[in-house]
Amino acid sequence: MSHEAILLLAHGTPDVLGEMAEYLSKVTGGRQLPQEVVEELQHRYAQIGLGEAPGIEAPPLTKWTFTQGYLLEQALGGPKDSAKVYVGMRNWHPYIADVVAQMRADGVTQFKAICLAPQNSRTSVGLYRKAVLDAATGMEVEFVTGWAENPLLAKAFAERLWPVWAEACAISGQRVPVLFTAHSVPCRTIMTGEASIVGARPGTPMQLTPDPYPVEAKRTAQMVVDRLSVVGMRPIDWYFAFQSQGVSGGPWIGPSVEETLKALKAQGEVGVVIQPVGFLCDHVEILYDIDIAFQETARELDLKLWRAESLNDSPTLIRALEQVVTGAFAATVDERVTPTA
Ligand SMILES: C=CC1=C(C)c2cc3[nH]c(cc4nc(cc5[nH]c(cc1n2)c(C)c5CCC(=O)O)C(CCC(=O)O)=C4C)c(C)c3C=C
Ligand SMILES: [Fe+2]
Ligand SMILES: [Fe+2]
Repeated sequence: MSHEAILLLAHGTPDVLGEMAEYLSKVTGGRQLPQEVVEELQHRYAQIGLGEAPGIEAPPLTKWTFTQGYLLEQALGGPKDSAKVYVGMRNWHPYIADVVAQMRADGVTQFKAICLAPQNSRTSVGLYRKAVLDAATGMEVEFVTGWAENPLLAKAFAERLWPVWAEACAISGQRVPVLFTAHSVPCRTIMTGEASIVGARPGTPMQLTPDPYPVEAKRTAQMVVDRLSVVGMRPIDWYFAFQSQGVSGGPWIGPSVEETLKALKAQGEVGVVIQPVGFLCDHVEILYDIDIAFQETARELDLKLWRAESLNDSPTLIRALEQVVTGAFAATVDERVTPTA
């Protein structure tokens, strides 16, 4: 299938603090969160630079997502028919529905949609998919559901991990472990959930399936480790934790970063390098949760904590995305669909 356009999908973030309540209602699908949660998130976003009025620069998630879209479009040969890259957000402007409407107005009839969240979960990728299919009535859509095992994605993460790990080991005078992380999800998400059977006829009963997300996230981490041994690094000690457990919906999956840091301290480690492998650019879960909150936890434990730089404008990440677009990497792809109203 040749594609007239590419649609990159991302989370979205408010531009100013006063938009927080409306933004959160998008994130939760309309469910109102308590005022103290809204205020706590305003406090966190304020600490990563969001203000009462728009800043000179867009918030990091917006800035980097559009940068990635621009770089991918350049890599594909510029904004020609077969290479135009659009960016749509699920929870804030530019909303996926508005961007798909713009694509339609531009004459696009078929496109490939790729989430800037490589590991498939029904709480992230599943919601992006619904937003796209709801908006794309009559258009032909190829939806990429996962690209967690793309070797260039692993290489991009390894390139960011290697320098900070080497520095951490040099400063500590010993080999420090690496703690890979991905965003947590509610326990009920991974245990059961309704997923349609790929290729099923309309009316076929739904199937209860576990969410692939925790396995895919750990697979990405394993591939980063494998990649480092390819470049001659001796095996590293590594661990995996789920970060940023949410404020609602019962228990969320772990182990949490906080408890893992405690366990690492208890086994005698003096430091640790964190690398989040579920996020492709800077945003609040990195700049606040890791750089401020986990740093504080580590300080209290007398543990030194380093973080690998985010992928942001990594040329290797852009090559990975290019492979997903062209099919050079066989991503997990939904059947091609033409949604009807
Ligand atoms: C794989 C799952 C998820 C990814 C990846 C993810 C990324 C992500 N999330 C935010 C900001 C927020 N997320 C919030 C809630 C929330 N997030 C997920 C899952 C993933 N998020 C779930 C299941 C939920 C709960 C939704 C609900 O209905 O309650 C919130 C709200 C406050 C909270 O609960 O923490 C925010 C804010 C960003 C910025 C991000 C990556 C770019
Ligand atoms: Fe989230
Ligand atoms: Fe979150």
